[in-house]
Amino acid sequence: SADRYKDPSQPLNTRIDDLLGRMTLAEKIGQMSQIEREKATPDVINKYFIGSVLSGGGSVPEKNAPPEAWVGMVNGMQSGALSTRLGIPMLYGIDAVHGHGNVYKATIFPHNVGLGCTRDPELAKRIGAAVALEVRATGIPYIFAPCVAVCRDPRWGRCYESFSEHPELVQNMTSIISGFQGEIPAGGTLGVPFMAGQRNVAACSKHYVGDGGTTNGINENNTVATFHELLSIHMPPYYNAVIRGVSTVMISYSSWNGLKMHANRFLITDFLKKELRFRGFVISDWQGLDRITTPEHADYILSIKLGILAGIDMVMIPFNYTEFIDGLTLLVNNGTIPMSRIDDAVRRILRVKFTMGLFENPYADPSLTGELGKQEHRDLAREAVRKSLVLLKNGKPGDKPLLPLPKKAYGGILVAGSHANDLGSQCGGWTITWQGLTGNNLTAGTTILDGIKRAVVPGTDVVYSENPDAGFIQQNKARFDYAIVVVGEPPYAETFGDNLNLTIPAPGPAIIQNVCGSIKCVVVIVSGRPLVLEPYINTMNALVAAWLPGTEGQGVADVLFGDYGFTGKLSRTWFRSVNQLPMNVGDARYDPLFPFGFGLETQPS
Ligand SMILES: OC[C@@H]1[C@@H](O)[C@H](O)[C@@H](O)c2nc(CNc3ccccc3)cn21
Repeated sequence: SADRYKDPSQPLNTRIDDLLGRMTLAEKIGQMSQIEREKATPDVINKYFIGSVLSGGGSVPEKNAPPEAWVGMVNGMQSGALSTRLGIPMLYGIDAVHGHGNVYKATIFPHNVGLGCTRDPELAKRIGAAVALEVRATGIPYIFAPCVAVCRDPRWGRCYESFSEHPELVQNMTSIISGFQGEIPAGGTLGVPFMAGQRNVAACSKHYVGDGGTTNGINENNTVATFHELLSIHMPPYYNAVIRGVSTVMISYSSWNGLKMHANRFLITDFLKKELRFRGFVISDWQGLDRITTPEHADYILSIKLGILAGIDMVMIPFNYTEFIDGLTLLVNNGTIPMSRIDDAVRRILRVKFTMGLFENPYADPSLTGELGKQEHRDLAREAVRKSLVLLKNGKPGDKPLLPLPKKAYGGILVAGSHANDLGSQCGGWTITWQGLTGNNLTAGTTILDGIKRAVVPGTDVVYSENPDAGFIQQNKARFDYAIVVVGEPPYAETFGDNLNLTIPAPGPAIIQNVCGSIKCVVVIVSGRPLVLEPYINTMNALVAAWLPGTEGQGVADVLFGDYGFTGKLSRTWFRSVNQLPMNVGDARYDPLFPFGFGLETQPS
């Protein structure tokens, strides 16, 4: 009979059973192997039956690669996969965690901490759909997003990747999955991998589970919690993700009560796969198997054994693929890992690949290249910026509100601070490179300063000085109508973002003191999380949390100058002092500078 697995009119399970029944062990283990782009030549993919390839943070075909170069690269790799005996298409994955961050001229949306402040799940869904189109513009059908961490300590370097400290808000924002993959239609089957069509992408809820609950926010560390605490704080977003048909779940580097998640059979197999009936595939994090042992890679055979038996289906190896393949082959041949475990893994991988139409559409749709960085998506991102900003102070006690700022300033406006004119810093980590970049040459976008200049009445004098000295301020303090001071954190990702003091990096505090001490000022904080503010807050006339807004900096000016009102509400508690941490809404001891849910409002002027 013709290969029934190739016939899309066949029932899904018939296709899976037919294909699985034809596969050798080498072909099965190949499907479980995900390798990094730089290792993934068509020959390697063909020879080892590689099932998946990824771009790690910053891993691009060439610097500032246009969508066509991405399409060419992905299609080339796909040819390697389709030329194998069974012609199983490979799945290319990438981190599109705030837009297609690795790709030059992609639209960069606010990071999740800001999206949580919008309280707008429908907006999140629209963003998901736009990101899916930009990812498809580059020929890629799978993303390692959304991160559904419930960040309980802002000292964690990845807190900005979390929608909120409150599990319910994170649950609500899982609507982004239905944007990425499409919405399961009425009457459709909930809780199984879903993808509406070839303008959508398969998603990945991460990092399972408890990544945001580690001690002191130390990345990849230990989450101490009872099972009920885990279920009530960190697990809820996975209920929603599974029901929405998320295609994959990525395992966390962290441990739960001292046991590495990558080796946790109870939570991966007994709970996620059996209790929650998750039917997609479980993927490791980057070298997640290696990091099961201390030191990492100390006993890779043990790592493979523990990870695969725990229920991991696909391994983000990503470099030493022969060591992984040989090790897993040995463990199956010596009976340590039963073929039934391998077959469960391959079944799940094939289910996702069949469901997303990868067999019928293995190659990129070249008609979508124009979706990258489309003005319509930038306008959506600008809307998200407006709705993500949180107004924390508007006028000193007894003063009239400072915001919305007048667009006409007779004496001119002083704009100060490094983050007013730094596209890279306003985007944050996972942008062009893994750690992100400072400066204005990394991609296409609008700085906050650009936005201010475009918002004011023509002829209004906007003077920018990154760090004005006391002399300049003294000479000009009577001149300026008001000042806008934009300071904050440099870009960072993962462990590089772990921070125990959470102070505004120098020279931010000095700029605030110097400028706001002499000129009526609004301070805009560009950061991945709440920072220490209490010592300076009385000097400020107004204060805005802008988080990491991305490329559409004009959204900041839109609300500063009243084209739109402020509506954002804090997705996280704004602490007074790091000595209080961890401190989350609902805690018995709760003495924040600004509470979860706080946000002043203004009317459009
Ligand atoms: O980029 C792939 C994954 C990502 O999806 C996970 O959220 C994140 O935990 C993650 N971390 C790495 C590690 N990246 C890395 C980059 C350069 C040197 C060493 C490690 C890769 N990934």
